[in-house]
Amino acid sequence: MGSVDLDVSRETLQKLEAYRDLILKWTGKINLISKPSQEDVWERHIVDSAQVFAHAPASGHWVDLGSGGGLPIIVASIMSQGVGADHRFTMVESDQRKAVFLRTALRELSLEGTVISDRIEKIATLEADILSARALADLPTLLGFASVHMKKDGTALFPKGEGWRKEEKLAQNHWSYNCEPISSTTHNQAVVLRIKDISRV
Ligand SMILES: C[S@@+](CC[C@H](N)C(=O)[O-])C[C@H]1O[C@@H](n2cnc3c(N)ncnc32)[C@H](O)[C@@H]1O
Repeated sequence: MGSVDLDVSRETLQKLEAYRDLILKWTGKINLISKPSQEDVWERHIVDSAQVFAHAPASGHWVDLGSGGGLPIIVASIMSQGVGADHRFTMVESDQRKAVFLRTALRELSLEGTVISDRIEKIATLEADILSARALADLPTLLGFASVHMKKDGTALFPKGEGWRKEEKLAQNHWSYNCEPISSTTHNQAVVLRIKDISRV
């Protein structure tokens, strides 16, 4: 299952499948992914997250906000390990049970990463080179988080659903930034917004 969708080594594929199985095992207890999406967790979550990795710089400190069950950051970390890239991973998740899941996933999948189990608004700046957030907040809020936690020359990657143009319009009232919308390979009308040079208007 899934091998046709991703161009990765057999070892990386096996790790991604092990991660998928872990999500499915835990989600009954702590709701890591929605019930309807459990039917198609590979495409809706794993492949969807893998495309974020494909658009990221090849090295640097990667911070993921509101990581939940680790999407996209656990997928990114598996793929980074698979190609021997030089990333360091930090995930921020305020729900303590989900933070326990993230630490378990890192351990069971032999991945390196730091889990901060606190609210994004409360923690010291993380100085990210790469900042991701999936299904966390609207774009104006995400740009506010990025302005605190991302380096000036960093790259933000925000997967967004079909309402992304509306969010962009709102964001432009408060923020100046360069935004490249990259069409999603998994959802019609969805995009990964690759954003740089963020400053307040
Ligand atoms: C809808 S889930 C998305 C999880 C994951 N990124 C995904 O795509 O499946 C949002 C997650 O962000 C966490 N979260 C929401 N607000 C937060 C905050 N202010 N600080 C830290 N985590 C937060 C929630 O606990 C939740 O796990």
